[in-house]
Amino acid sequence: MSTTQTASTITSRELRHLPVPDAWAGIRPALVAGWGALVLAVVVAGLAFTRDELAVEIAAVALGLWALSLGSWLGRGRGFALFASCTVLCAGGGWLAGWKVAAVALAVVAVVVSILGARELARRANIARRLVWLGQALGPATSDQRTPDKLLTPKWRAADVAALPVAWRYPQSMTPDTKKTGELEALVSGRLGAPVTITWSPGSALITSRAEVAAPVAQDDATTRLGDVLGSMLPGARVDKIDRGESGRIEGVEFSWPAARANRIAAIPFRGRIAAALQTALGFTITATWDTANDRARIERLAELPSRIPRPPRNPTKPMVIEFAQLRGGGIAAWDMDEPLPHMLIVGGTGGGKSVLLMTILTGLPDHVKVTPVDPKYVGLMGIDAVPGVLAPASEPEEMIQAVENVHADMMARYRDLRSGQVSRDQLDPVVLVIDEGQEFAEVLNEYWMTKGKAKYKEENGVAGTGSEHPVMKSLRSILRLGREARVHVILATQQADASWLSTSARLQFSVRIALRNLEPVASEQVFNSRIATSGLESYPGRAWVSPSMGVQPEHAQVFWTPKVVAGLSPADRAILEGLGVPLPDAAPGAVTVRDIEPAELEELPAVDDALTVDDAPVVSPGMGDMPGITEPVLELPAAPVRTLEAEERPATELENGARILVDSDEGPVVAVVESVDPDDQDSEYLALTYRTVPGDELGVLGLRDDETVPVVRP
Ligand SMILES: Nc1ncnc2c1ncn2[C@@H]1O[C@H](COP(=O)(O)OP(=O)(O)OP(=O)(O)O)[C@@H](O)[C@H]1O
Repeated sequence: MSTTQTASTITSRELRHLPVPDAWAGIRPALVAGWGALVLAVVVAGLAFTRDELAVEIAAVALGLWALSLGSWLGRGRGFALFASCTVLCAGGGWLAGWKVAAVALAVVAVVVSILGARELARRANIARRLVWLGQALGPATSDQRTPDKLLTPKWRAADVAALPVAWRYPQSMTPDTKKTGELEALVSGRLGAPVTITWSPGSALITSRAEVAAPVAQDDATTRLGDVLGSMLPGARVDKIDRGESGRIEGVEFSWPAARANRIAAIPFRGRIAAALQTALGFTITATWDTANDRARIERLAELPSRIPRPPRNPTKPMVIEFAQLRGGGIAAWDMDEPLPHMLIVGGTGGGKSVLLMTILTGLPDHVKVTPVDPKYVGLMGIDAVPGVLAPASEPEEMIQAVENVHADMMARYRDLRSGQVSRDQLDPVVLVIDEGQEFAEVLNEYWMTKGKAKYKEENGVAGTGSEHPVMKSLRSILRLGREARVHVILATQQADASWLSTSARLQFSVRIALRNLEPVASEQVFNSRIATSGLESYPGRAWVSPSMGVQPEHAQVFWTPKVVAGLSPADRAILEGLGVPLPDAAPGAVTVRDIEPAELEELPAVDDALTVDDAPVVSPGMGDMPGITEPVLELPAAPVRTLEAEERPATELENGARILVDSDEGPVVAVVESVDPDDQDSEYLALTYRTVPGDELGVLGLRDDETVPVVRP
């Protein structure tokens, strides 16, 4: 269909004053009735001349009928009024003339035509109003904000419900903002009550019914199936494009939704649900990229990733690079302990594969690496000390404190040796502190500090302990900060890495970051500095989001499978541990386990080039108590949230922008500031409340009924 098609041309100015009865011109029943009445009037008038006594009356009827037909035919504003007058004249004149049957018949015809005409007239008036609105809506969609100068309605004469297609002409000099097409389509669809597509060509935009556009395109099964899935969750959404590989396999799908759905799609969990539904419909793993600014998204087939990959043997040429997972993109995720930030953060819930990941990493360490595990849950790291070099896990508060302090003391002793020049960095054996259930660790020890710890501290040091945080936390932060130069590394595993216990600055010390599940948006921002890790990861044990280095976007990975060191393992699992040189509890008598790197071989390895010298040691300041010469910049943990907030329920409709409300989060209610409260475009009974959380600065949208209340924080 082209814009040059024969069309009645109506300027936008004319549209605003569109004479409503113009509708008459296009109404077939009115035309038929009008012409029929005209013929009848001529016949009746002819008869009147042969019957003198009725001449006047009949002539009046004929005149009325003629006027009626003329009015109907010509329309143009006065047709309806003329028709009303003629109905009266027609019926009255016929009756007076004694042509009662004919008069009644004409009156019936007139009434029927009148009803039909009035209905059509109302419809046309409606269309006219819509077109005027269209003209106004399309204008601002162009970059120069001029109003459209012409609307062409090629089907103006056809009794088409939505009066489509409509072509809009605009000066060639105008550049339409095609990015707004989706938004515009949604607006126009809503206004016309039928889905439309807007196609731009130089100087004109063609608005066609979506059905018309879609009709010629063969709808394959996938398009229909995905369209149905999308449509059921996001009315108005459609599949725009399906990319197939050479074999015809679907590789990518693009889809879009009406701008009116932007509020819904802004909610990340909702996007996750859409992606999950599409993934189920497609039957393969996908990744979704959301272009919310343009109401579009693209999903792509992800490379296959096995659900179990046996841990490969260690790489003897790179003993400090611990390979632990296979990336979806094909590479291997590794923890390079010689990186500038040599620590690892693991976030994962119960059953996600944390213990297996720790096994994979610890069995990957060279023999001479001493590992100190801390496990406040007692059973989380049970049996891990079967791995060579790993100490028995500390679980009692006193043991955990001692374990961390030992590592800290070791680090400080190393600094002394480094400073005095007794050793160089590459002569030091790495030390690894593993803390499982980090948040639990912090809570248990802080509670211990408040109950028994302070008294013990006073007993031992002669001065009273202060604050609500156990001093061991300071030691831990010190290790995180200074560990690298002394080759002291931390692996911190936790269910949540939020700021209530792990400050941002402490979190910044971790180079490798792993999440063993999809995270909430706030958590994803905290762990990966991005919202990418919120959806798409399959929920198999060992599946992980892995960012192998600071600032690198996380990628899907499968953690290598390493079994726990227990008796009665399957041959395959035995082979993995044997390949790693881990002695098995039920190994045959006399069996010798050979670790694959000998210290002698290590000495031959190239020296680490960034060995610490006294000159490039960390910032030095005198007077650090027992550690003269080594400074410990203070790393603040945020104060524990002890303030109690009071809230009162207030109707959502009364909320003002800037109001402080409580919203739910994984970590319980958090304070958020209202950014806007708008009526829901789709459902007048609902409101869309946009807020931004105070901790985390997260944007969120709440869908609320307009009679719902919201907890508002009392000042
Ligand atoms: N990388 C992996 N590859 C294959 N299977 C795995 C992997 N990780 C975990 N699993 C499976 O999931 C189970 C639970 O894993 P794991 O014990 O590591 O979980 P967890 O997160 O430590 O849970 P919990 O905190 O309850 O101990 C394992 O016994 C194993 O069957």
